[in-house]
Amino acid sequence: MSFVNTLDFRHDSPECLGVLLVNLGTPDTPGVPDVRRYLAEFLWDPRVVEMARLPWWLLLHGMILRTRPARSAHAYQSIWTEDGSPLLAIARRQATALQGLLEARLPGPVRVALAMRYGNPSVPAALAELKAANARRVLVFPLYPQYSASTTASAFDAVTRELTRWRWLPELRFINQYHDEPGYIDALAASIREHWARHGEPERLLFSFHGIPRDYFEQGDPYHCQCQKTARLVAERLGLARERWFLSFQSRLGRQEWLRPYTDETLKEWGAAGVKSVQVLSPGFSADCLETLEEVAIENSHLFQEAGGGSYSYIPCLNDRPDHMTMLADLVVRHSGGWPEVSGPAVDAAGLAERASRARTMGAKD
Ligand SMILES: C=CC1=C(C)c2cc3[nH]c(cc4nc(cc5[nH]c(cc1n2)c(C)c5CCC(=O)O)C(CCC(=O)O)=C4C)c(C)c3C=C
Ligand SMILES: [Fe+2]
Ligand SMILES: [Fe+2]
Repeated sequence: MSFVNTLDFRHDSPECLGVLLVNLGTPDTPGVPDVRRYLAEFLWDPRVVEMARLPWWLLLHGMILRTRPARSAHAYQSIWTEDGSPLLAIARRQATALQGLLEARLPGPVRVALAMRYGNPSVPAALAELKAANARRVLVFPLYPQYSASTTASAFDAVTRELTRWRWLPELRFINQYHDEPGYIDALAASIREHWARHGEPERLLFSFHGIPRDYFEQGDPYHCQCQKTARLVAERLGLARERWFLSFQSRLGRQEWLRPYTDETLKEWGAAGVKSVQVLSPGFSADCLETLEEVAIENSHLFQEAGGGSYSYIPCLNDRPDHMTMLADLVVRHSGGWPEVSGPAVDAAGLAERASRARTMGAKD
């Protein structure tokens, strides 16, 4: 076993608080090979697909990775921007904004690093960035408002897996969820009101969350309950009558049962029933991505209108809106309190000199 060398922690410079933002990830380019590589990593995660490994490997490599990458690549091409994947471009803006807000609010040095659970920038690369900044305390912050084992726990797995290779671990904290944070609910309500100011109020407002297999919910994943609570709190904040808002789950994959009702089926039914106007938001995503920009904003609008529905509009994710960024900074500030005062560098100069001389006499490298 060889561990990552931690001698390059800058013992003589001030320690800083590291904030590791983690979002899902995205392919490097919208080309088929990169999309295949990304899907292979994503769909092999046992937190995402809990099937027994051998049959799943055969299905994944024998079928899914032969067909899905071309279809997904086509979808990615339709939303790709000059700055690359929307999810990554927005996450970079979020990280920069958060760095500025935290520098203004925290008493000591802070470094925000961005990681993608699958693809790049990787979790190991972001942790290395924090190590180089002398972050002896790290707050892991998965950007998923609602906890799910398939996303939040997987982000934590990736961090701890990398840390199994480190000799000298930082102190660690982990934000688990923020589905009912007042600042998050307020920002969602404000984004909806702003949309209404431009487009008017719809007959129906649909909260569409990414689905998970129903089986995960039955085994205790709190995701379903947290989605319900987020939607209810936002509707209450808006003073919206119960019969005007709905909740559904999107982006299912494969043949098994996922959380219901399904977004696509709901919109087709509403179209066929002659619903005149619908607005959809996806509050489970902290940044717009393939699942919102292509699936909800484009694909689902066609389903609704081809079935006979009226007007359809998509309310964007919170992305780097100032109220969203302030709310994320508030959470970090709260989670950064209560750590004991740091009394000085983790290793003092005398300790370092002694280790260097011992290493010379013992011939050790690390
Ligand atoms: C197959 C199982 C999947 C589970 C379970 C799942 C849960 C889950 N995912 C998100 C957030 C995102 N998913 C995104 C894309 C995406 N998701 C799956 C599959 C599962 N997700 C696939 C195969 C894909 C790739 C795209 C495709 O081929 O359809 C994205 C967008 C990434 C991007 O690059 O823009 C996000 C974000 C959540 C929140 C969640 C469970 C709660
Ligand atoms: Fe997903
Ligand atoms: Fe999708």
